[in-house]
Amino acid sequence: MNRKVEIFDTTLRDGMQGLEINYSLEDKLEIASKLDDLGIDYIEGGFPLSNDKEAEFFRKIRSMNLRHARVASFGSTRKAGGSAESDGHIRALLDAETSTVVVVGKTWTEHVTRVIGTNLEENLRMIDDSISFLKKQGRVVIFDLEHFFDGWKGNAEYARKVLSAGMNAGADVMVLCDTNGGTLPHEVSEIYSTLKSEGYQRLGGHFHNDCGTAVANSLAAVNAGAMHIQGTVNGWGERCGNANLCEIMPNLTLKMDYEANCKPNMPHLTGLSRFVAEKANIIPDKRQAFVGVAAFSHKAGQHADVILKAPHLMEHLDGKLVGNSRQVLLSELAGKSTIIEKMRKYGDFGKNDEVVQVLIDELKSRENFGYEYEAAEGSFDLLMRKALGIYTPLVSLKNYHLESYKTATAQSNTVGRMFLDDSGTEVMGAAVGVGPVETLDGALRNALYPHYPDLKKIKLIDYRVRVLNPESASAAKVRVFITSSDGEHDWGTVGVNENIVEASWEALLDSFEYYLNNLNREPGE
Ligand SMILES: CC(=O)SCCNC(=O)CCNC(=O)[C@H](O)C(C)(C)COP(=O)(O)OP(=O)(O)OC[C@H]1O[C@@H](n2cnc3c(N)ncnc32)[C@H](O)[C@@H]1OP(=O)(O)O
Ligand SMILES: CC(=O)C(=O)O
Repeated sequence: MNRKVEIFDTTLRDGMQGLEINYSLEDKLEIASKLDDLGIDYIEGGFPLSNDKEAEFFRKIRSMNLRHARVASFGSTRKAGGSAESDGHIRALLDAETSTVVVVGKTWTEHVTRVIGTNLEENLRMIDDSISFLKKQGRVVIFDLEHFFDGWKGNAEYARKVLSAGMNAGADVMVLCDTNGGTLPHEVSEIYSTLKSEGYQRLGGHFHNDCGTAVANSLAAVNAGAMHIQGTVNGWGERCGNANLCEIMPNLTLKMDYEANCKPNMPHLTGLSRFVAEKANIIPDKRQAFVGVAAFSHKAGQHADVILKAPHLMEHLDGKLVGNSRQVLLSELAGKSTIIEKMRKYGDFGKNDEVVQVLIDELKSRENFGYEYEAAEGSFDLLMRKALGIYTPLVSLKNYHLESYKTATAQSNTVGRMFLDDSGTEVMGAAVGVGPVETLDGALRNALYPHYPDLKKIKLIDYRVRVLNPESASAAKVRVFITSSDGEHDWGTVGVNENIVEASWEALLDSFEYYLNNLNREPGE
């Protein structure tokens, strides 16, 4: 069995120092609860001296009965020339009433002289006083050595003295911080190995991502002896962010075989990532390793072929282990394996089946024309039904007529009506909407609701238009994507035409047909 590593989450402290990241007090409490569920060892809840919301978090979290995680409050060493007992930072840490406190201290000599404006000896006393005092108050003390790596490069002897000051004062973990994110993995390996060989123990790591190497640095630190690693969910934090725990945790536990308390809960990792994104009001990064929707999505035909034969030959890890799922994407780069995968719901087909050839030809020719089926599987489902001879049209259009009008004082409106043939019976629908697409949708629903009341459940939740050949100016071809939902499932459909209304009509009708077909009710029943 490999060594055990402590996971320290700073989503709620350093994470909040990131661009556009703001969590309300309620968000912070809910995120803390999810981090606890995942088996995170430490949750750094904030900087209690900073503002009331931060201090209030520590009051509220006390009644939450976390099952596993220790909550930590964060602050600086005491001020130069003062005493720990009377220092505001130290007082705020005690008032937070957390069993664990994090004290950040300076390691880089220039920071000591130019930023906190004191001498090197006094900085060591500030570290010693602050940590010793907090230890005497019965706290677990985590010592963050700010700018450790730059400090080491500038004056390794002084960096060693800072480390020793923390260790001798009784700090439980000495966290080497790459505060400006400028350190590279080979330097991390070298420095931790040197420190280990000199007998320094209880080392941790805190890396920022300014060189895009925060995760690699964290793994290198653990590999070279660190027993505690810090990061944030989704890697969001100051400037380019912190080391991403959604990458560190699965790498450590599932690929490097380290032990960590979060290990059994890795199947909840994708859920945690998306939960925090929701709270941050940030669209999750689709391409994020392990937890992004693209992480186990296969587009190239040859890759889909491997997935069909033996998924482990294509994927570095089974996505289910981190709560993610596999997708095979439709596109002009697909091969027959992709089609076979999509046709599974209709039976087992092979590469020699004619219908598979028909569909791959159809897919490629339509993608060439301007359709895109990757996000429009509803429309592709109808193509499969047509190829299999099990498609019945919902209705056929006789005509639609739309008229937009605007007066000098009122906003524009569109009135419309349409005539449809529903199994030999003429049906008519009419509507007024702000624009032509809303009116088309309204008139279609007006015509169909009496016979297909289930359609009332469908809501259009997204509508996107892309101009395909902008050089043709207003005569350009457009592609319309519609995403629809019945509250339980979402599906996408596509239409392409020189006329945006016609492209929208195609995507709209596909959406309704897909829904009725997939409720297992044939149109007209
Ligand atoms: C590497 C990190 O991420 S450290 C965490 C950084 N996080 C934050 O700064 C977020 C919360 N911060 C705040 O709310 C405010 O900055 C406060 C309340 C902490 C301080 O506010 P102010 O007193 O107005 O000071 P200001 O922010 O302008 O400057 C920072 C002060 O901390 C001092 N300081 C910085 N690091 C240390 C340290 N390790 N030990 C002691 N003092 C320190 C600086 O010398 C400066 O003091 P000065 O005003 O006497 O020159
Ligand atoms: C402590 C910390 O957040 C840093 O050094 O980046």
